[in-house]
Amino acid sequence: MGKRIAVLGAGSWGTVLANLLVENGHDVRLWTHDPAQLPEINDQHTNEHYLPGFHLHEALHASTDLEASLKDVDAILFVVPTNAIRSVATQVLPLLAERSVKPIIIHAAKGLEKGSKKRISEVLTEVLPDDLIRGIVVISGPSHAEDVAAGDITTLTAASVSVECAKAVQAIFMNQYFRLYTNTDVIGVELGAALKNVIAIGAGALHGLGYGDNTKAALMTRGLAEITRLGVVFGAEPLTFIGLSGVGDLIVTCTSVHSRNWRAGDQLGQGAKIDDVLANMGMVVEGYSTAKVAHELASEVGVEMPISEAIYQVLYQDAPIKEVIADLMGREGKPEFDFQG
Ligand SMILES: NC(=O)C1=CN([C@@H]2O[C@H](COP(=O)(O)OP(=O)(O)OC[C@H]3O[C@@H](n4cnc5c(N)ncnc54)[C@H](OP(=O)(O)O)[C@@H]3O)[C@@H](O)[C@H]2O)C=CC1
Ligand SMILES: O=C(CO)COP(=O)(O)O
Repeated sequence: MGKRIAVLGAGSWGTVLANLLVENGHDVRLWTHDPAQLPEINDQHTNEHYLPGFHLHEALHASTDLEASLKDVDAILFVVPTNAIRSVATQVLPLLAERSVKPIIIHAAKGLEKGSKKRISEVLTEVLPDDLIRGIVVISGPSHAEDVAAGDITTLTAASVSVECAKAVQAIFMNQYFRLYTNTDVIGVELGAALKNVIAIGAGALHGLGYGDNTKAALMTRGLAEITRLGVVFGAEPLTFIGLSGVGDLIVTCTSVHSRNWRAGDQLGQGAKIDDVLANMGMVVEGYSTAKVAHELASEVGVEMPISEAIYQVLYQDAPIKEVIADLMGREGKPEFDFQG
C-alpha cells in the first residue's frame, strides 16, 4: 500500500529517491529550501542542475512549505548534506508534535558532522525525541543518483536498531531494479558510508596523476583496512565493512566518474586547488569535511589511518600529493592484519 513520504532535499540524490518513491506508488512530497527550483520540477519535470538530461515523473511535486510537506506522513527522508541535517531536523521538530501516526525517520546522507564529529543518526536522535518518531533508519550503499535515474540495478542496506523499521523501509523502496537488505549495525553502515568518501578523493587524485590499476586497488584495499580499524573501535561489526555500505560503496565511489568525491580528487591530481574544486563542483563533496572529522577522531582514539591522514594533509595543509604518497610508501614494513602482530 502506498505511504505518505516527505523527502527533504532536492539535490541529485533527494530528487532521484523521490522520483523512485513516486514510481513505487507512494504519495511523495519533495521539500526544497530553494523556491527557484519549484517551476522547473513541478512544470517542466526536470532538475537540470542536479540531474542533467533526466525527465522526472509528472506526479512528483516539490514544495518549499515544510509543514504541508510533513502533513500526515508515514516517513520522512532526510537527503541534505551532512552538515545541514541538524538545521533541517530542528525545523522539522516543532511540526512533529501531537501526531496519531509517528513517522519513521530515514536518512540517506553520508558523512560525519563537522564540530560534533557525530554520525547522522546520532544527530537525528539528539534533535528528534524518541516519543515523536517510530525509529531511525539509514539507507546506504553503492548508488550513484545518475545510475538509479537510468534504472540501473542497485542494492542498498537499510540499517536500524529496529528490525521492524528497517523492514518497513526496505518495503517502501524495493522494486524491480532497487533492492535493499536489512542490517542492524547502524554504526558500521554510517562509518563505512562517511569514510569511503575520503578514500574516493584519494582514488581520484591517483587517477589525475596517472597512476595505474595496481595503485588504485592498493588504495581501496588498504583504505578499507583503516576504515574497519576505526569502525570496530567505535563498536561496528567488522563484517559490515565487506558489505554494501562498506566495500560495495567504496568500489563504486572510487571508480565512477559520477562520484563528486572522485572528481574532486581527480582535479586535485591534475593540479587544481581545493578551494576552486569545491567552488566549481556545484554539489556537495562530503569527503572534504569528513576528512577533517576522520583526522580528529583517529587521533582522539589513537587509531592509525595513514591514507586518510595523507588525504587530510593534502586537503587542509596544502601537502603536495606526490610527497604524501612517497611518505606512505616509505613507512616501515608491517603485517597485513593487526591480529598478526
Ligand atoms: N548524489 C548521489 O549519488 C548520492 C548522494 N548521497 C548522499 O546524499 C546526501 C545529499 O547528496 P546530494 O543530493 O548528492 O547533494 P547535492 O549537492 O546534489 O544536493 C544537496 C541538496 O541539499 C540542499 N541543501 C543544502 N543545505 C541545505 C539546508 N541547510 N537546508 C535545506 N536544503 C539544503 C541543496 O540546496 P542548494 O541547491 O540550495 O545548495 C541541494 O538541493 C550527501 O550526504 C551524499 O553523500 C548518497 C548516495 C548517492
Ligand atoms: O555515495 C555515493 C554513491 O554511492 C555518491 O558519492 P559522491 O558523493 O562521491 O558522488
